[in-house]
Amino acid sequence: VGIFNSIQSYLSSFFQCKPTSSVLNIRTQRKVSKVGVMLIGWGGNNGSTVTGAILANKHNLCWQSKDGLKKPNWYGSITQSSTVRLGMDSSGKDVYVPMNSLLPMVDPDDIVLDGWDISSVNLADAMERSKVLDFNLQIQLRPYMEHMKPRPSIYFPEFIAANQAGRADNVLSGTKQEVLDQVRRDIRDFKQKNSLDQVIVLWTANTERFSDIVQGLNDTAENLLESIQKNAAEVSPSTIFAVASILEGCTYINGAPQNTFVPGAIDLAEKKKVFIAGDDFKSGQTKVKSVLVDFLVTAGIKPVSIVSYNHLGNNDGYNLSAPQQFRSKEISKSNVVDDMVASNSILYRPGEKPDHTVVIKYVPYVGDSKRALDEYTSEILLGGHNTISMHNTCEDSLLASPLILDLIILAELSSRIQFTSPTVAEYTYFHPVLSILSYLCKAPLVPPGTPVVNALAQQRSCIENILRACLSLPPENSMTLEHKLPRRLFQDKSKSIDSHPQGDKMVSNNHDIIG
Ligand SMILES: NC(=O)c1ccc[n+]([C@@H]2O[C@H](COP(=O)([O-])OP(=O)(O)OC[C@H]3O[C@@H](n4cnc5c(N)ncnc54)[C@H](O)[C@@H]3O)[C@@H](O)[C@H]2O)c1
Ligand SMILES: O=P([O-])([O-])O[C@@H]1[C@@H](O)[C@H](O)[C@@H](O)[C@H](O)[C@@H]1O
Repeated sequence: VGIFNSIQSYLSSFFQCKPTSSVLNIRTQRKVSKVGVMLIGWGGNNGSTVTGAILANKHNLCWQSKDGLKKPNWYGSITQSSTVRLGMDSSGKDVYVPMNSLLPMVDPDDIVLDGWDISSVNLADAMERSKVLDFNLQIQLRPYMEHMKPRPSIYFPEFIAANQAGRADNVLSGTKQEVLDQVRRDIRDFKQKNSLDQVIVLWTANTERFSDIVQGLNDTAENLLESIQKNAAEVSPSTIFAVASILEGCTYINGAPQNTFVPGAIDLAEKKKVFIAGDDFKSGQTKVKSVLVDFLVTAGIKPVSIVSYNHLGNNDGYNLSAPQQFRSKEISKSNVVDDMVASNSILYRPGEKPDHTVVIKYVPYVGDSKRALDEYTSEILLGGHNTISMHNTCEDSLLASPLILDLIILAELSSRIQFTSPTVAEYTYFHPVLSILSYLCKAPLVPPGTPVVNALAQQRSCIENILRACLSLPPENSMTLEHKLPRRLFQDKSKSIDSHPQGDKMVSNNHDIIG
């Protein structure tokens, strides 16, 4: 107790405040919602691939490849293909369970899909156009997908690359208010026809340029709604979709890097108590960056130069070959190291950052198979340097599609979790800005005034520990003191240690010792 008090007084002096603790009661509605998902950009590489993945798993479609028979899976999804340490069994052996076994979650097979695209191509032809999935799988998917037609969408040419104009044969006409109202009707139509409990709207359409943030235009909910009524030019398609979703009470997730969530959109989500989340799926090169920089900095090694180059040949890469759209992506791919760098004032002076360059090139021939080359140069002991180079090739859409599934599943789960405390009697949901989804995003959107966390391990730990808290399990802290201290320290009071011949034994996996 003496040590604890001295630590507390140190912390109080250091932080100029007294450490506090809060007691939260958490309840989770067990009944899983019947979820419909409306993808904006449904006919794109990601949209058609995640649709194919859901159908292949739902119908257990297997296919012959040059490597033999392939079976559907959800590799890359943390809810479907990762495990969580639950605790230790009586022999001291760690027990791991599938993440989706911790709490009731949406079954991917039950997800109902719909969406919009400025391209009228049906989903089977869109899948073929994307050139992502094995053709033998495409053949089996075609009957399920050829009847899926994207709804006409909102298209303002100035927000995406001019080279996308050739796709735009499926667009809504009218003022910004009129297309907003049409999108709201689409959402209600989809929800009603499928008897859905909730609809989640997710942007997997092309990257837009950033919108200017202008006082009086999009700085508050009221001004944003008025700007749409006035048909103001600086309101983007993605922001109109976000406003429509929020007004319909639907969670809206942004899988691209543009600043869809202008302050007015965040204000509206807070006022309507509707979840929003984003930005920009964290799928490959940036995901690795948020691991490697965390490892280096927490190891006391100082990254001083980070160069991230990639080339790809899909339509996303084509859109990103335009300067303004590239700039949106450059921002989300660059800011991911800021929190980790700022966390270590021993290595970095205030404001000091590594040199950081992001390059994206469009090379049609490679299609969706993105080639990423990274170089990390760090300062190490006594003037030494360490340079880590890596090459990473993958179908970009096969990395992004499982993330889309996890965003949907975790957003739906979050809508069933509520909190009270001794001082707040009514059950309360998460803040409308759903930062628990940060693990899946390059540029995590967080409640105003709260810190951005990009380090992947921390982001994953956040999800795991919140799920554990819903089960009244303590957070994982990796101390594993039970493996480091004599077992007698862990015996419950009713069993006097003297009666145990191995009282001083360590807890171990050795089955003749009960941990
Ligand atoms: N690994 C990844 O694939 C990855 C990772 C992070 C972010 N992203 C982002 O996800 C988005 C989609 O990636 P993709 O590879 O599927 O791109 P894509 O170009 O294949 O698909 C985008 C689709 O959006 C459609 N579209 C464009 N503007 C639209 C609008 N206003 N309304 C409706 N549809 C519209 C296009 O017609 C196209 O079908 C991009 O913004 C990309 O930057 C992708
Ligand atoms: O792999 P990652 O950095 O997480 O994300 C990808 C980028 O590397 C790529 O340049 C871009 O075209 C994709 O849309 C995606 O953003």
